[in-house]
Parts: sequence; structure tokens; C-alpha cells
Amino acid sequence: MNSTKIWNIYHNTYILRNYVGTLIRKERNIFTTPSSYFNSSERLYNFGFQKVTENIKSKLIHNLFSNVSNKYDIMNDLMSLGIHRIWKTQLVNELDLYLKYHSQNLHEEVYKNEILIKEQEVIDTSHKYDEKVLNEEKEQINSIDNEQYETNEEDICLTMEQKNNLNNSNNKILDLAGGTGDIAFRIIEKYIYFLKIYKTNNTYCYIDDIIYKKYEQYIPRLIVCDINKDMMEVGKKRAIELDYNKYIMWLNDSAENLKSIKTNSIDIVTLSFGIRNFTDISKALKEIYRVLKPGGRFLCLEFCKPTYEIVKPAYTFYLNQCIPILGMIVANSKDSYKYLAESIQTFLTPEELARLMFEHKFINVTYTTMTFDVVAIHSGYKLSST
Ligand SMILES: COc1cc(O)cc(C/C=C(\C)CC/C=C(\C)CC/C=C(\C)CC/C=C(\C)CC/C=C(\C)CC/C=C(\C)CC/C=C(\C)CC/C=C(\C)CC/C=C(\C)CCC=C(C)C)c1O
Ligand SMILES: C[S@@+](CC[C@H](N)C(=O)[O-])C[C@H]1O[C@@H](n2cnc3c(N)ncnc32)[C@H](O)[C@@H]1O
Repeated sequence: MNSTKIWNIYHNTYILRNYVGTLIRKERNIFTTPSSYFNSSERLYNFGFQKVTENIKSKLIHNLFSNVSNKYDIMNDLMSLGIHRIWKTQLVNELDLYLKYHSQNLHEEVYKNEILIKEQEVIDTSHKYDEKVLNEEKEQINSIDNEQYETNEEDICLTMEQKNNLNNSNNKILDLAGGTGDIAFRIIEKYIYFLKIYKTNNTYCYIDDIIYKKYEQYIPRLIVCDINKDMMEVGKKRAIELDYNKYIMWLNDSAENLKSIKTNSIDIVTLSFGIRNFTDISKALKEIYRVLKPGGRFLCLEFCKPTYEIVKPAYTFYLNQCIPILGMIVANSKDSYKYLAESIQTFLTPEELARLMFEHKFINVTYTTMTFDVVAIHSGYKLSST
């Protein structure tokens, strides 16, 4: 058989091969979109390596996270060997100043109203954030002055007006695409830490658990917003176990349309591993900007396109070959993790995301990359009220 004959056979079977090929692809990939869904005039969005319409992308993303919600947390630990925890803690560290300021305000408000707190000098440990340190200090204080620590609950009384003032505190944090609550829990943990150990007249004071209970009701609630109820259900269960649910308002909305959140009402918006999954990033950035108060801050943690030449081949191999298999074994969803790997590789570079934020009116836009540029934390502020 000469080469012309071979070429003719190959050419004549093109439609058949294409059909079979597409069939196989459709069978294997639950996210493959039937061509009938496409309307050529509609804008297409990246869904991993595929292009889909706005409607389809948001449905696929929704189903994907519903499928993996129960295994989401364990998968993150396995895929990153726990490193995602460090990235998230790093994001929340950015809020230290804000949380310290607001916990201090809360103290002053309560203190002003003569709620009795026994002050004790303790060593300056404000830079440490560690449960062990907290416990050591607790013991230290208790051993120095156990009697002084007896508190009279009757002493703690605020007028209704004062209570309202505290409840309407202008401290508002929104964790967008909050999923199973990882960021929210870290923020709460830190806020409690700053509330329990705080500085007054150059001394460090410690609040014991009985008095802390009185503060609890004044701690502003953090808003966790996600488009997916299944992810938030997992989060709620975790929050109840940690006794953090009282600090959280769960909001089932899309970041692209934050209809229940008032304009100029939020101090801080955090967004961790969410923006890559948004259908229309521009719409979401506009909404984030709208809900932020003037002076408010947007913090975004997200993967970067792998760039480091030394680690790129290994990392790309790990993303494309290992992660989908891990997803199949642990979460019974190879496709969800194939999407994760592909979406990381098709997402914006940190420069592109910074520019996009800038184009959406954010000022002082900066970013920091971590772990060989695998992820970046972007930060930007809203300056004016328009
Ligand atoms: C559906 O959408 C989603 C679903 C979800 O469940 C979650 C998310 C959001 C995702 C997360 C919050 C976290 C997801 C985590 C990752 C995608 C992994 C991130 C990657 C790293 C932390 C590794 C960073 C290290 C480098 C870039 C260095 C070079 C690359 C490697 C060392 C990997 C090399 C791997 C191979 C050659 C494959 C064979 C090796 C194995 C199978 C061993 C197991 C390997 C690991 C578990 C990878 C982690 C490796 C390390 C932590 C070693 C780190 C080493 C150094 C830093 C030097 C979502 O959207
Ligand atoms: C990878 S998870 C991140 C969860 C959590 N922030 C974390 O860091 O672990 C992405 C989350 O984004 C949510 N999501 C996707 N599109 C969204 C949208 N348009 N609005 C709000 N949440 C969205 C998903 O439901 C999912 O819970």
C-alpha cells in the first residue's frame, strides 16, 4: 500500500474518527459540554482547558464543589501535604493590625463602662500566636494571683444603648467563596486571641474564660459567603464542633452578585482559592469594590501559573498526572481534580491579576508569592466611596 492510499483512508475516515473520539471524550469527562449548548454569539469562559458559556461554567463549578464537598478538606491536606494551611495562615496574618485594633476598641468600650477585668502584667508575647503560649500565660497568671481572678458576674452590666453600639460595631469582615470555613475559622481564632490578651497602659492583660463569655455577645459576626450550600454545610458542621458558629453568618450568594450586601459596608474582603473558579472575574471585582467601605481592603489568595523554570516540569507533572489520580482515589472524582490542575495552569499570572485589580479601581495593589511562586496573596484598597 503506497502512501497516497494510506492518506486517502485516513482522510475518508476523518468524520468517523472524530465522532468516536468525541464520544470517548464525552464519556470520560463529565464536564464536556455538548456542542448544542454553545451559542456562537455568547462570550466563552475558561473551564480548565475547555471554553464554555457563562451559564454552563457556573453550573459546572457548582456541581463540582457539591461532588467534592465532603472530601474537600482532606484532599487539600493530601495534595499540598498540609502546605495550604501555611498559605491560609499567611493570608490571615495580613489582618493582624486590623484585628488588634478592633479587639482593643472592644476592650476600651467595655472597660469604659466599668466592666471588671483583673489586670495582670505578663511578658510581651503579642508577636506570638500560639495556643501553647496562651496556656503558659494563663498558668503564669493564675499562679501569681489566683484570688484576684475571682470575678463577680453581677459587675458586668451594660445599658441597652451600649450593647447596641457594640453590636452595630463597624467591624465587618466578608470571607468570599468561604467554602468549608478555613479562612473564617482562622480569623475568629486570631480575633479571640487578641481579645484574650491585650495591651492597656503598656501592660498586657489577660481575660479569663468567665469574663470572655461576657465579651462573646459583642464580637461582630463574620460573613461567610459561598455559592455552594453543600460546601457551607460542611463548614457549618466544623464551626459547630469548634464552637465558632455563633461568630459566623452564612450567606448563600454569588460573588458576582452580592445582592444582600450593602454598598460601602464592609471593612475587609478575603477570598481564598475562589477567584479562579469565578465565571466573570470582572463582575466579582466590581462587586467586591462596591461592598467595601472607603479605606477597606481586599485580600486574595490564589494559585499562580507555574513559572519557575527549575520546578515547572515537576510541578506540571504533579498537577496533571498525580492530582487527578489522587482525586479519583480519595474523592471519587478524577474530573474535579483534573479541572483543578487545568484551572491552575490557565489562570492569570500575578501581574495580570494585580493589573485587573488596578483596572477595577483598587489602589496600592501589591502581591506576595509563596512556595516557588505556586501561590500569591494580592492586596488592594478602596479609596473613595464611588
Ligand atoms: C476542584 O477545585 C478544588 C478542589 C479542592 O479540593 C481544592 C481546591 C483548592 C486547592 C487547594 C487549597 C490546595 C491544592 C494543592 C495543590 C494543587 C498542590 C500545591 C503544590 C505544592 C504545595 C507543591 C509545591 C512545590 C513545588 C512547586 C516544588 C516542585 C514540585 C514538586 C515537589 C512536586 C513534584 C511531584 C512529582 C514529581 C510527582 C511525584 C511525587 C509524589 C506523588 C509525592 C507526593 C507529592 C506531593 C503530595 C506534592 C506536594 C509536595 C510537596 C509539598 C513537596 C514540597 C517541596 C518543596 C517545597 C521543596 C480546588 O480549587
Ligand atoms: C477551592 S474552594 C475555596 C474554599 C475556601 N475559601 C478555602 O480556601 O478553602 C472554592 C469555593 O468557591 C466557591 N465559589 C465558586 N464560584 C463562586 C461564586 N461565583 N461566588 C461565590 N462562591 C463561589 C465554591 O463553591 C467553593 O466553595
